[in-house]
Order: sequence, then C-alpha cells, then structure tokens
Amino acid sequence: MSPPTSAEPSGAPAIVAERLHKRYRGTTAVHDVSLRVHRGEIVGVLGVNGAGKTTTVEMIAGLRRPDGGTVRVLGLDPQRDRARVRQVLGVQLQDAYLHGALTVAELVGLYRSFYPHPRPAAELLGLVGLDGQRHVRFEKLSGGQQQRLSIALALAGAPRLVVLDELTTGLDPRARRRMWATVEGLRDDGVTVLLVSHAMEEVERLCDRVVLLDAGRVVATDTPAGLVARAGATTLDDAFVTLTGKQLEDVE
Ligand SMILES: Nc1ncnc2c1ncn2[C@@H]1O[C@H](COP(=O)(O)OP(=O)(O)OP(=O)(O)O)[C@@H](O)[C@H]1O
Repeated sequence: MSPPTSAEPSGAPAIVAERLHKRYRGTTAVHDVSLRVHRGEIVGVLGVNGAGKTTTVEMIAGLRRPDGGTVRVLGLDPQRDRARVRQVLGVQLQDAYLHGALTVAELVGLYRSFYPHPRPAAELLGLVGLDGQRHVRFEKLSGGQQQRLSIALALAGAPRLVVLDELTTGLDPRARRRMWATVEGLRDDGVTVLLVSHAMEEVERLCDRVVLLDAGRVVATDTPAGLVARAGATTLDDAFVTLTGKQLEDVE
C-alpha cells in the first residue's frame, strides 16, 4: 500500500468528531455524537435502523454538512478541505449511484483516475473477486456483485481511511468471508476503517472498538468484549439488546 500522501498531516488522529448534530425537518437524526478513531483502528458503528449511523458517517466523510459540532479527518475539515480529504479517504455507501452502461473495468479505471497513487486495477478486482466480470456492464451485475464493486471503488485511491456502510449486507457467505479478509488486509496495512454494520459476527471478528448508537445518541463506546462485560451479557447480541433496549432486527 502507498505511503501517506502529502495531503495527510502527520500525527492527527484518524477521526475526531465532537458533538455532531443533524436535524432533518422534524427529526433529530444525530444528537451530540462524539467519537474518536485512532490511526489503524477498525471501529464499528452499530445500531438499529434509523439510529443515525449513515448520517453520522456521511458527516464524517464530508458528504453531509452537520448542523452543529465539528469533524476532523486526519486533521482536515472534510467540508473545507474537501479535495485533500478525498485523497486520503475512501467511502463505500449504501445505494451508491454508478453509471449502469459502464463496465466493471471502465468504472475501476474511472475511479483510479481520480487519485495520484491508485491501487492496481487487477489487485482491486482480485480483492473483491470480480476478475471474471471485467467486461460486464454495471447494470448486468447481481446486487452482491454491484456491492463488491462499490467496495473495490472505495479502495481505488489506496486510502488511509475507509468508511464502509454495510460492507456485507446481502452478500453470500463466501463473498462475506472474502470482504472480511479484505478488511483484515487493510488492518495489516495500517489503514483505519469505520464500519457501519448490523452483523454481530462481523463486528466481533473485525472491530477493535464499537460505537453503539441509539436514537441518534452514543449509548456506549467500548471493545466488543467490553460491551458484553458492561451489559453483564454473554454475547454481543445480548449486550446490544441490554444496552439499547431494542432487538436488532437485521442481524445476519
Ligand atoms: N435525507 C433524509 N431526510 C429526512 N430524514 C432522514 C434523511 N436521512 C435519514 N433520515 C432520518 O434520520 C434518521 C437516521 O437515519 P440514518 O439513515 O442515519 O440511520 P441508520 O442508522 O443509518 O439507519 P439504517 O440502518 O436503516 O441505514 C432516521 O429517522 C431517518 O428516517
């Protein structure tokens, strides 16, 4: 993986979010959310549907402007320093829009062209198991293949920080394991990962720490084992239910 680029100030934590706040008309989606992610950490953002996970990570990625609070990504303001943040941050979002008529190879080429030191195309396709689909148009891919491509595109610029929103939702068990191995490879390379997930097994396997959100607020931040201990539970599923008072409906 490439060394830190000149766009990346040295020394700053990967993410510092302080008292983030976001309202959509009548709804407060995110209420005073603060979180800190150290370089090289894999941090999970966990919560039921509507807890504010996507809104929070979109504000961190600079894709949504907070109504209150501050965000720094590797020391940069994602709103003010958009161009520099884009060079060091990769984002895979739910429902990413990609041009259906372009092939897998064309989309990978397009995304690689945005970055000064992109990962090789063959490596990106190999990571997500799409080597055999290079010449297939995006619109002809299955839902799981489209999702895997969106992960490859998030990694196109060899980012130092990656935001993955529902990495493996909807993927078959083999593809899911492959994506987990991909994230473990990122960890080995010292890449920081912010991972939105509903899947407890995934969080337990991959995450150093978990930020548990409920109704737009941070309920707890701890290691997966710490959350289990704090809740007096035996599994992360049970800890989730105890700490939020809610069932996690989308556990895979
Ligand atoms: N563009 C929007 N306009 C209005 N309300 C929104 C918008 N986006 C999200 N919301 C509302 O904000 C709240 C938080 O949504 P958000 O998508 O951040 O939650 P989430 O935890 O990511 O949910 P999910 O697990 O379903 O993806 C929800 O009540 C949602 O209905």
